[in-house]
Amino acid sequence: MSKQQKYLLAIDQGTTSSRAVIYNEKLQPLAQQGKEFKQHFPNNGWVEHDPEDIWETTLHSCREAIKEAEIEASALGGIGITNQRETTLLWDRKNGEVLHKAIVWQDRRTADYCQQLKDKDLEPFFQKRTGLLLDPYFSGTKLAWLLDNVEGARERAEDGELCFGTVDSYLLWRFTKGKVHATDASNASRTLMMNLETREWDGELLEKLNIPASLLPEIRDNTSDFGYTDKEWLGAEVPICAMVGDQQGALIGQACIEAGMLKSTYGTGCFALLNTGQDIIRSDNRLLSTLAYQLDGEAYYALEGSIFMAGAIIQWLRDSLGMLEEAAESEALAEDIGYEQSEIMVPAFTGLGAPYWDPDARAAILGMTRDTSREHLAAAALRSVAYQSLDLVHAMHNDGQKVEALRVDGGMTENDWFLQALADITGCPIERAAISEATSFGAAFLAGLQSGMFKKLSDISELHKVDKTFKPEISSEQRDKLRSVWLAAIDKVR
Ligand SMILES: Nc1ncnc2c1ncn2[C@@H]1O[C@H](COP(=O)(O)OP(=O)(O)O)[C@@H](O)[C@H]1O
Ligand SMILES: O=P(O)(O)OC[C@H](O)CO
Repeated sequence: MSKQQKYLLAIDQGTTSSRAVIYNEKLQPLAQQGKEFKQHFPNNGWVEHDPEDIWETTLHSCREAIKEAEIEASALGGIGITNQRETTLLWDRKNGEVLHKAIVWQDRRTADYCQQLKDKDLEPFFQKRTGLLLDPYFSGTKLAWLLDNVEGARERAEDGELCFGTVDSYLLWRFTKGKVHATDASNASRTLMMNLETREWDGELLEKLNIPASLLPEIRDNTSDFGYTDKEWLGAEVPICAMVGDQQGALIGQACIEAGMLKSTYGTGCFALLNTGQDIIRSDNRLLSTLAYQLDGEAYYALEGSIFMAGAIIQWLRDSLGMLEEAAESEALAEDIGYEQSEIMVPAFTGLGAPYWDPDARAAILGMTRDTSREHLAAAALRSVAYQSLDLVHAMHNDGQKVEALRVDGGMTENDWFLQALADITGCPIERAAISEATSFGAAFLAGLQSGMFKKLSDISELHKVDKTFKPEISSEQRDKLRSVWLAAIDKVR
């Protein structure tokens, strides 16, 4: 990296939008651009993205951010890519043509296939090898579905003509014009195909899922020389220095780099990751063991609780019920609704994630009366995210992990009322990060680590700042009472 190359570009390709942020050497954001794209729901429980939308919105955001920062792409010392995880793509190795829309992490189409594998008693095997469970959430069964349902795909895959990738790999392929087919260990750990201990593709897992190895990208460290963007895209060849799954990106962006530190990101879904250091902690409470980050070949792990609906519930109030113009209005609406409210929402719109893993559960609002108003529904919606977080904290406690505080980020954390409810209901102090984009902050930091702008992982601790802490204000008796009502509601939807 030359002296002139003093900026970093972080690309955050998320579920609902693609974003690009330019950072300076002190990791201060100089420019930020983003673009939403269409969600496709072609069937009950199916969610797809058009790969061209993923690419176009990403490229557009990068170009606009570079313009806004008033720099040339040649001044970029490196790019860090962070992305929605598990979302599955399949394309032609020669011409890059995609065979199908991307199957999104939220998509439930492989629920029956997962059940068939469970009926063969294979879940303990998958769990041991991958740290994951047999749920449609992960990429492996989505890829198997593509091979079985797209005409000719299996034959072409067996002939070595096709490439599989999660969004990181796909963007890398597009940016390098097909020169590099690689992924990073954090993204690979979400596929059901990577052995969590060796961090290599596992032949036995591939055999059980009937997936040809020739499809798979090379697995690398999170920081690596991933290749250069073709000049056509940004006007200069820029090195891609880091790739990381978005939740692992936020773990780094929140400086949770010591065992025992936890971050929880509230975007479309909510993902709580507890750093467990170099040990793989095996959950007895249906949490996931996953790769946190891999640097210089050394792996660090996390225990993860994944919730499928968080900010997406507020989107539902806004877009499907027309109850809000903007997500932010939910805060003023909920403001006067106390814990005596009788309404309780279980947001199992796409089944339930951790710790229930029930793809067939469906959402409900219980305890409504003639007095139930928009205000009550907004409060019940926001509190439902806090109750789901409480389930995760409990599961972590039961796995012997002490949760001292939650470092939070993501779109929903702009809502102070929600964060106070989160503190009350979980009983944990909630620390909101000063930068709302912890995900891209983490990706940019990793890119800076690879390009030499930063020296060591622990440099992130000095860069991370807390904006505000929310402390629990209700008694533990009241918390226990609220939890028992929540658990009764969960029982009703299962
Ligand atoms: N003030 C708010 N209160 C509650 N939810 C909000 C607020 N602002 C944004 N959200 C929710 O946060 C989500 C967007 O967060 P973001 O971190 O951008 O998500 P993603 O990375 O998954 O696309 C949306 O689902 C939106 O409904
Ligand atoms: O796009 P997000 O921020 O909702 O993140 C999605 C997760 O990576 C899914 O595992």
